[in-house]
Amino acid sequence: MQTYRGDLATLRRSLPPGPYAMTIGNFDGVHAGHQYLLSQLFDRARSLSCPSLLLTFDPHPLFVLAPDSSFRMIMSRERQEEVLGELGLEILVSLAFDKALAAMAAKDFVSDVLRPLFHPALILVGEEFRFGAGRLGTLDTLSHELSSEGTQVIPLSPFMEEGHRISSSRIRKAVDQGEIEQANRLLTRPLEISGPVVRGEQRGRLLGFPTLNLIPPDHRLVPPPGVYATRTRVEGVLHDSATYIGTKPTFGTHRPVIETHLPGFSGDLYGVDHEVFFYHRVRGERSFPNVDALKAQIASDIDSSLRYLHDIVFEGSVRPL
Ligand SMILES: Cc1cc2nc3c(=O)[nH]c(=O)nc-3n(C[C@H](O)[C@H](O)[C@H](O)COP(=O)(O)O)c2cc1C
Ligand SMILES: Nc1ncnc2c1ncn2[C@@H]1O[C@H](COP(=O)(O)OP(=O)(O)O)[C@@H](O)[C@H]1O
Repeated sequence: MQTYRGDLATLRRSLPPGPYAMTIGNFDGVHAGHQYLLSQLFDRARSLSCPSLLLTFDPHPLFVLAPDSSFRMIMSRERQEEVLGELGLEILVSLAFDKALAAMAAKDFVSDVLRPLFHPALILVGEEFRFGAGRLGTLDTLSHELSSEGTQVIPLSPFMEEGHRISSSRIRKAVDQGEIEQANRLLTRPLEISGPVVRGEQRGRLLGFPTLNLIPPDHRLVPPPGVYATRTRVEGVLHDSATYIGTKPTFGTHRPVIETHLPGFSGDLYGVDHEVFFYHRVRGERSFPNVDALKAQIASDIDSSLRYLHDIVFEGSVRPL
C-alpha cells in the first residue's frame, strides 16, 4: 500500500493523477462494515483496472468541528494503516483536515478536490454518506457534479449484524459498557492499546505482581476501570496476561493507568513498546481495606484471566491472536 499525506497543495504535487476507484471516510476501527465496503471496492477496482483508494482525513473532522467533545478514537493511525494494507488497499490518502476544508461547500469539494486530485472512475460510499460544509453534500451531489466525468457513484446499504448497523459508535458504546467480546466481534479483532512501558511507583513488585504501566493515549477509547483478561505482545512474544485499568483507589488518587501483569515472566521492560489486546472484563475497580486483601484479589484475577484465555473459543471471525 502506498500512503500519501498532507494538505491539498502537497497532494497535488505528490499523488499520481488517477483515475481511481475510491471511497471516502474515517474508517476508525476498520470494523466488519468497513471491511465489507472495502471488499466491494476492491472487486470493482479490479474490474475497472483502477487502483483502489481511500480518502481519509487527519485529524478526525470531529476534533476540528467539535474540539471540546469527548470523542475518542478506537484505533491508532499507525495500526489503522497496517490493517488497511493487510486487507489489500492499494492507496491511502490522508488529507490534512482544518477549518478551511470544513467550510468548503460540497460542490466546491467535488470541483476543487475530488475531480482534479483523483479523476474518480468510481466512488463507492455508504448510502448515508454526507460531506461538505454543514454536511449538505449527498450521493446526488456527487452524481450531479461528476456526471460529465462519467464517474460511477455507487451507494452501499449498511452492513447489519443482529438487526443493527455495524458502526464505530456502536463499538464505542460496547467498550464503554465493558462488553469487550461484542466490540471485538464487530471489529473482527481484539481491541488493542499500545505504547512504551513507563515507570510507576515501584509498588507492584513488592506486592508480588509487577506490572507494565501504559499511559492511556490522548483521545483514545479505553475500556472503563476494572480488570481485564488480555494478551500482551512484548519483544515479539505474545503472553497471556491480566490488565488493570484505573486510578488505584487503594493507594489514594492517581492518574489513570493501564497496568499489565505477565504471569511467569521476569525481566526489565522499561521503555520497551508493548501492545495490550483486550478480550474480557473480569470485574470492576475496587478499593481494598489492606494490601493483603488486594494481593489475594489480584491472584484470583490472574487465575480468572488465564482460565478465560485458555477456554477462549474461535468465535466468528475474531482471531484469538
Ligand atoms: C490484576 C490486577 C488487579 C488490580 N486491581 C486493583 C483494584 O481493584 N484496586 C486498586 O486500587 N488497585 C488494583 N490493582 C493495582 C495495584 O494497586 C497496582 O498494581 C499497584 O499499586 C502497583 O502500582 P505501580 O505499578 O505504580 O507500582 C490491580 C493490579 C493488578 C495487576
Ligand atoms: N511478570 C512481569 N509482569 C510485568 N512486568 C514485569 C514482570 N516481571 C518484571 N517486570 C518488570 O517490572 C516492572 C514493574 O514493576 P513494578 O514494581 O510494578 O514497577 P512500576 O511501578 O514501575 O510499574 C515492569 O515495568 C517490568 O519492567
